[in-house]
Amino acid sequence: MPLNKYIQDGDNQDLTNERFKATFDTEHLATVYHGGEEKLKKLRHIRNEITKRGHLFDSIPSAHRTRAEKIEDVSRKLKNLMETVSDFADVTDNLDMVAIIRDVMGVDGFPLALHTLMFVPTLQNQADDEQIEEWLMEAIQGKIIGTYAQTELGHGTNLSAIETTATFDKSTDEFVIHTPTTTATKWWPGGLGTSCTHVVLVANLIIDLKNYGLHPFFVPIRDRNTYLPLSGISVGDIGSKMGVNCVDNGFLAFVNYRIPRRNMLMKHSKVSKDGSYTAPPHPKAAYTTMLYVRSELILHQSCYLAMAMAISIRYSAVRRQGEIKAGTQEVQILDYQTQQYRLFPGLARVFAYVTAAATVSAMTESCIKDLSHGNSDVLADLHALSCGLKAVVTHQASQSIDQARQACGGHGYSDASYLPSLYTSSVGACTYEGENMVMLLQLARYLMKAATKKDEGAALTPLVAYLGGKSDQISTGNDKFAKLLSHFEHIARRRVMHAYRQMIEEEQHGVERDYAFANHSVDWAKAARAHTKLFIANGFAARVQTISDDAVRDVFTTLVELYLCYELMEMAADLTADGYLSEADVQQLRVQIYESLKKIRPNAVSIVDSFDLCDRELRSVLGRRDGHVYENLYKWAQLSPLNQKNLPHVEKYLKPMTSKL
Ligand SMILES: CC(C)(COP(=O)(O)OP(=O)(O)OC[C@H]1O[C@@H](n2cnc3c(N)ncnc32)[C@H](O)[C@@H]1OP(=O)(O)O)[C@@H](O)C(=O)NCCC(=O)NCCSC(=O)/C=C/CC(=O)O
Ligand SMILES: Cc1cc2nc3c(=O)[nH]c(=O)nc-3n(C[C@H](O)[C@H](O)[C@H](O)COP(=O)(O)OP(=O)(O)OC[C@H]3O[C@@H](n4cnc5c(N)ncnc54)[C@H](O)[C@@H]3O)c2cc1C
Repeated sequence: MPLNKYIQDGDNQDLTNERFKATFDTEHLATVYHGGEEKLKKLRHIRNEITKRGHLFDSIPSAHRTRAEKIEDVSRKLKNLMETVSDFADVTDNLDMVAIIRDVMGVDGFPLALHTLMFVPTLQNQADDEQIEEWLMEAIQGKIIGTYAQTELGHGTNLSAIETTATFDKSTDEFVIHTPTTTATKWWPGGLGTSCTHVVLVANLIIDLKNYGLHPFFVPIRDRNTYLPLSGISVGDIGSKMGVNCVDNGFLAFVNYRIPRRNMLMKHSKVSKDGSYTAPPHPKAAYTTMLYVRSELILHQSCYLAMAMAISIRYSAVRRQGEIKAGTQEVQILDYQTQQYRLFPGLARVFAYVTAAATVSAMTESCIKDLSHGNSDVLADLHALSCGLKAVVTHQASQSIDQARQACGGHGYSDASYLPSLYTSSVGACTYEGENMVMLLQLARYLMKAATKKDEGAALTPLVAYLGGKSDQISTGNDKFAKLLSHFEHIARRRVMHAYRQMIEEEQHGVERDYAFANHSVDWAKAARAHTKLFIANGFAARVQTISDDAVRDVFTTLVELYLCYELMEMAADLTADGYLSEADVQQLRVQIYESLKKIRPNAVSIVDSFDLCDRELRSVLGRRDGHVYENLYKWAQLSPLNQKNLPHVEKYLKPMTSKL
């Protein structure tokens, strides 16, 4: 085994021993995980450049600050970053930016998070050439700071009910933006609270009393010099949240506020001076930013999960607690099968999601390019796919991160572990960018149409072609993945067709389709989950064939096996229903899981080392590369502001209660 760069003199001995056990070269797995040598090299270059710039680091752990102090500190780092980032990274490359943001800002967000994630991409994809010329460069340079203002107090999911209006006034060639009711107040947009000078506003376009539906508008909201709200605008912060508290999510309301006609983003739809309207190439073309962000979220979630796994698995190698046989030495908690069962499926999911993220991101890029040429052929397919992935990945990633947190016992609950931040950031995405259940039902509507086609004997697109197949009993062939993947197909097909038949049966009793669908929406949501898991499983299994290094391929194969068996066991009831598999077959899957856990155990620490995350990025005392957890937990605690003398609560309230004087 070549020299392992993670092994250094003076490290915790248990962690060093783990690294000596690895059956593969971490460098080779890192190359696979990061999508090739070039990408890994670039990532390391970026990290080295950040290392040279001390002004980009946290000055004290964020957990020891108030919300206002946290926002001040990330803003300080942000300004420093904006000044130098283009010297060492390609700001248009998402992978570069995800790595930089994770390293410099951490996962609790920052005031320009939505500027980067939604405002700039919306200008890029929805503004026409002249508008791009006018606004994009200023936005990229941070001379204007924006967000994506769509959700209202009363309406988030149901976009059709959004109330804000942009009424065209031919006489002045302007739109009049108005918030007609309290429930129409924009609520939630990140950065809106205190930071934004502009927003992309999603509002109903009204021309000559006719409502043309939702359209995006480029709207200045604060004076760029004074930061005061412009006249006719009320704006502010909505207060603290469960997580991402370095983002100043805000509210925004308008009273007959005027913007020039050319401030409507006009790549897809247009309004001319005389009020004539040009429709977009697809009715939902204005929703492409959401489509884009949903696909980006898959990558973000895989990063959060990778960080949680690195922290929890390293700590589990350092932590000794209890004995397997009384009177013997305390064991590393990573030796407990229960600990492995808690952690290793999450580890496998990291690789599964990173694979899915690369696929969906490439599909989205190509779909947006097609749309800019007026071609919307794949939009509906991609919308359905990204809705399913968004829902399944955010849900499972946050579940696995919480398992990682619990697997660290008490120290996992401390902010010193960084696991609470990772969890709250991950779980927030179950709600934003489309509430997960609603996203599953979007995919379900697509599956319903596919099931109808199947019923009618019409051709099926590749993503749903499996609906047309028949479930085979387990084959006796040798190809393990093929057999396991056929189980996924079986479950997805069974769930889709079950929901479909239930719905049809109701229709036959005179219930309208929309109600029949709604009456079986739990089954439809289950069908959508199974379809998405099949998509992820197929992509993950196919990835193995692309790995040339034998030792890495062996490790990867075990991770795929664990992933497939674990996800199947989560749906075990579907496997035994209708006698598809016997109890003994299911028990065999369970045994395969335990075998995979055993195989992964000696490699676990080196697998997470291959994520190539440095201590600065992990921000976790538990996840330190050197394993020196306890002395650093002690140091971390010393920094708590509550360790000062003469604290007001003690002086004012406690001392008077306890004092004998
Ligand atoms: C639930 C949605 C999709 C319903 O859409 P709506 O327009 O309200 O209903 P309709 O009945 O008019 O349309 C449904 C119809 O449209 C198809 N469709 C929807 N979206 C797309 C799309 N992007 N591309 C192609 N097609 C699309 C859909 O499939 C239906 O087709 P049918 O043939 O079945 O009729 C919608 O309201 C929605 O997306 N809601 C979620 C709102 C949301 O995601 N908000 C995000 C706000 S920004 C944010 O959260 C930021 C977070 C911070 C961060 O990211 O860090
Ligand atoms: C941290 C955070 C950041 C955000 N950032 C932004 C931002 O930058 N810009 C922005 O515009 N918005 C933002 N949002 C808002 C976010 O997009 C919405 O909260 C999200 O889309 C969910 O909508 P909602 O809050 O209206 O939930 P609701 O739709 O009210 O959901 C409540 C419940 O109703 C159910 N439900 C709703 N509709 C249906 C249906 N049709 N069928 C079945 N069940 C249904 C849901 O499943 C859920 O259980 C942010 C939210 C959060 C939490």
